[in-house]
Amino acid sequence: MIDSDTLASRGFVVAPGLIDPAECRALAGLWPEKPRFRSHVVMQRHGFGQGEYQYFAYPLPERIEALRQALYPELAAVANRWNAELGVAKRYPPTLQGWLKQCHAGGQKRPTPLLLHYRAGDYNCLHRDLYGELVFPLQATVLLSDPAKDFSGGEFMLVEQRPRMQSRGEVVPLNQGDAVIFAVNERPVKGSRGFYRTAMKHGVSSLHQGERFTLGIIFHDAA
Ligand SMILES: O=C(O)CCC(=O)C(=O)O
Ligand SMILES: [Fe+2]
Repeated sequence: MIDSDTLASRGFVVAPGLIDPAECRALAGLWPEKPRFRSHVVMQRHGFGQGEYQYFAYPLPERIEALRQALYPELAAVANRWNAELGVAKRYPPTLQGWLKQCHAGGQKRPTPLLLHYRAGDYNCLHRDLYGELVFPLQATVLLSDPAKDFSGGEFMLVEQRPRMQSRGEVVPLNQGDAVIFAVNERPVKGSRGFYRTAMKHGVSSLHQGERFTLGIIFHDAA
């Protein structure tokens, strides 16, 4: 399902067509169903950008629960490879259930999958999705809208800060249903004397027109 080697070596990868267009529309269509969500954030109130998002409540919609469970094992393998490269002892359990048990025992119990909604002029500032001490180092964002029909602008962006070097930016082009899988916070990069850490942030450039929905799948729960 995922090109793990590309993900491990570049810090991000696109999984094309992870969700089909009808399902994308159905997931975006959950936006007005208030009881499905535990909280609603207006980004401009917090200086996060402009636009809105909502965190799903448990139990997650079936499709999202299934996707979170299905993606986790491959990503945990990459996360464990990264920790080995960085000389970090922590290893992530092989299943999402095992990992969430650790989160919940550590007081991080609130679900983090979210639906984001942008209109013309909206944007998402470069950020990291950290919600406590416990961090799963990879996350996925699925583009639910169709850039050929629904909106223009609104590009998914990644910026990597390398130690003592200038930041490098990447725009990740996505079609409807594509997922971008990327480092939440940090990742190892191979240098001449072993691996070093770089810091990653992600965001979305301004929407020029239309409406854009995305689904964010984060694997650590929130405090
Ligand atoms: O809307 C996007 O493409 C970015 C969403 C985001 O920040 C996330 O999924 O964590
Ligand atoms: Fe995010």
